[in-house]
Amino acid sequence: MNRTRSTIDGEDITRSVADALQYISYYHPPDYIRYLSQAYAREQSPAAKNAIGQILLNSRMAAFGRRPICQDTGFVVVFAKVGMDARIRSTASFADLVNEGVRRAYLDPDNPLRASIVADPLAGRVNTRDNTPAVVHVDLVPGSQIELTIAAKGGGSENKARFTTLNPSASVADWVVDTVSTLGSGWCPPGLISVGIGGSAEKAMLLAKEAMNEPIDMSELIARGPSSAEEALRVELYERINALGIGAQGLGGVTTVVDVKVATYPTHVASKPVALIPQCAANRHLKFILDGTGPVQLQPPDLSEWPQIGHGSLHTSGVRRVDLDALSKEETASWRCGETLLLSGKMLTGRDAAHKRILDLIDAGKPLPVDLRGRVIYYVGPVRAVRDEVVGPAGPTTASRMDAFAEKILAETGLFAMLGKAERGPAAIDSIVRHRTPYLIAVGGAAYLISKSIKAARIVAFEDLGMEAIYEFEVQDMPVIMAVDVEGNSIHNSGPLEWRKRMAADSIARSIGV
Ligand SMILES: O=C(O)C[C@H](O)C(=O)O
Repeated sequence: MNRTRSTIDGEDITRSVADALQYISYYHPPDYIRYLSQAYAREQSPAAKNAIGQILLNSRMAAFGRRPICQDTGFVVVFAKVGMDARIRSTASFADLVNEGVRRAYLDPDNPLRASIVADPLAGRVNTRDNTPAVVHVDLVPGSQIELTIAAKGGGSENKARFTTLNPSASVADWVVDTVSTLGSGWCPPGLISVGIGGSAEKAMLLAKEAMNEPIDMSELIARGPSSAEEALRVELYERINALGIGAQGLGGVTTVVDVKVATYPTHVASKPVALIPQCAANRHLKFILDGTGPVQLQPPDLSEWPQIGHGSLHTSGVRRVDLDALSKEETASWRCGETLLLSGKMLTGRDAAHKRILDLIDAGKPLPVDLRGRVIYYVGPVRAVRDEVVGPAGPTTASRMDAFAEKILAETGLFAMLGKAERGPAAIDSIVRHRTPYLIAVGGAAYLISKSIKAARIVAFEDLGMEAIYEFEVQDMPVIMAVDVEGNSIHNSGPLEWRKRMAADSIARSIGV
């Protein structure tokens, strides 16, 4: 039998990985934009509609500006299907070829991406500074080509990955819906939920991780009707998850997922492993083939598919302007859950590592390098600035990771407000009430848009922490939503509850023909 063989240069793999990572840092997949635009048109919850509008506007700005969609430029996951008749010309390992591509992409001087990978995850947690290593999965398949799927997965959505082993008779749909209802919104919906069923524990996870990169096709599937148990499950999950009312950013609304993916594999007679991995609004991935004729050639997507949502249509009514340089406890106590605020003035930043250091200093009775009294702290790790930028994309990180520090920080520092993304846990809400220090949110997935409201930025402490250093930002009209007020009212409790009830009422009305 005549077999076609090909030789693929190692440099072509590296270059293609680098180019693909740059490309997906600023171009959303057009299918996601199409589905999100439909979700925007159909959204009835004003807060959720505004959040989707910000994500769409941000996406368009990132595509035109060729700057990252999100400050979390992700960790790199590669699925490689390597043809058994392909020869790779290189002395480096396949993983090293990929890692060199990651290094080049993340250190690209024109569009540097944020390095988010830490070595020694258990103890030192030292940033590797070039976002290596990638997580690489290789399959040997018939043929002479290499098919590469490159993804840059956000940390917040990955943190919400879940796994279980169900009894064979148990309902996968019930477990998935129950689990999604407990995830909160740190995974930045609207996005996708991907489910792997079967195989072994690790296989189920891989099924879910790989399936989320498949094209979004839920409307087509619903229109033609499911033709397999997997497709029927996808439609059921899509409907039931959206009926939870979580909505964009957990604000309450009709679209939580734009698609649900399901992949299966044979498993042991005694087992039903099930993995669930959410994909956030920064849905970044690209699939291409190398056949020995050179690196991948990527063409920009047709940007006319990106809706033109003007700034003006986002914050139309009922906004409250806040001067951060003249804040008082009386004023912050008057902010009400669900209100939109436009912040102007100076704020500090700080996320996981800075909080840990602040707490260590407090515990050791040492002075803090910066006075938090009367200030607002923004949980963010920005991308490095280029050209005339003040700061790179700078969207919020998941606030619940700071919950463990909240009581002591609020009790000891005199902070006036916190700003992050997604819900706070019950203990943090107790601290908010006790210390009358409210919590605000910005839209996760609107990082480039948000960075445009930052007019000055300077590092004021912990410079060695890189993007986790404490900055002082000067902002102008930065749009935020009051998420937990000093009475303990939380938009992440009331919003989804309201929309769940409204949708249930609507479906009852529909079923009785009203
Ligand atoms: O690391 C970040 O900037 C954000 C993170 O992906 C998160 O969603 O919490």
